[in-house]
Amino acid sequence: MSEASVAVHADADLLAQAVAARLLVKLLDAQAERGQASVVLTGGRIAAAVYRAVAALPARDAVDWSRVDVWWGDERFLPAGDPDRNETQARAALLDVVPLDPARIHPMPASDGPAGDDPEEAAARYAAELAAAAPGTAPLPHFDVLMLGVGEDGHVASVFPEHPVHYESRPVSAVRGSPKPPPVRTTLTLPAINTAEEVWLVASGADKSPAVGMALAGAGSVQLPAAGVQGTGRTLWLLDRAAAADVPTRLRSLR
Ligand SMILES: O=C(O)[C@H](O)[C@@H](O)[C@H](O)[C@H](O)COP(=O)(O)O
Repeated sequence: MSEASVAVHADADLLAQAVAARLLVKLLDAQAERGQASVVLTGGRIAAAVYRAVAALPARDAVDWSRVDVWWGDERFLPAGDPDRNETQARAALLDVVPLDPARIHPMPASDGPAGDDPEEAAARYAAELAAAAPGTAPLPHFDVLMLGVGEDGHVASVFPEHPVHYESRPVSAVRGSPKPPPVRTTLTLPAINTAEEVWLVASGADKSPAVGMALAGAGSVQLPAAGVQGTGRTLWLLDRAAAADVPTRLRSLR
């Protein structure tokens, strides 16, 4: 279990640049330590800004991208190439720009793929792909860093408050009736997210501040998925000032 740290940046732009720089350092450290690195991506506006910022950093070339595994924490269950898929967004912003090994890019299944239009089947296939990359009989590979956005309602990945997926214990779940469109999704569940070495919750904007404040104060721990997230080594909240407005000053450990 890890204590959460909070870093506050002036605005969304600087936040994205700071997270991008951190991500490069984390990937470099993991490669120095383990010979390879793995990152779990998410969707949303701030995540896309981070991916663009990584692509724009000259230091990106210091990473050996051919030894980086890319996984997704959640996906909108749509046809391949749909602009609303998290995969499409990440590919356009970063994955198509850096020299990754295509075999190490692990998108969640699309609704027109071999899994067909059944999100439960898609979730089962992704669970199998994760297990195949895991050591021994473990269900999940090592994740060096797992990035999350935060919803106004405190959701992370596609784990929504008061939705059955919030209480799901299998590593990967289908989600129907998502309050955030599109309604059908697949997601890593909280127990799977919490196996990552580092979990980064990235949030920008005033509309996020109540959920962020509640999650960090522990007040919303039962209702808010964001409050139930922690990395095995580190849990890091990366915020802009507007999203941090309700975070008690004593918790702002990093700047
Ligand atoms: O696919 C998605 O929609 C997500 O993975 C979701 O969890 C997202 O990260 C948050 O809703 C924050 O999104 P914004 O940064 O756009 O507010």
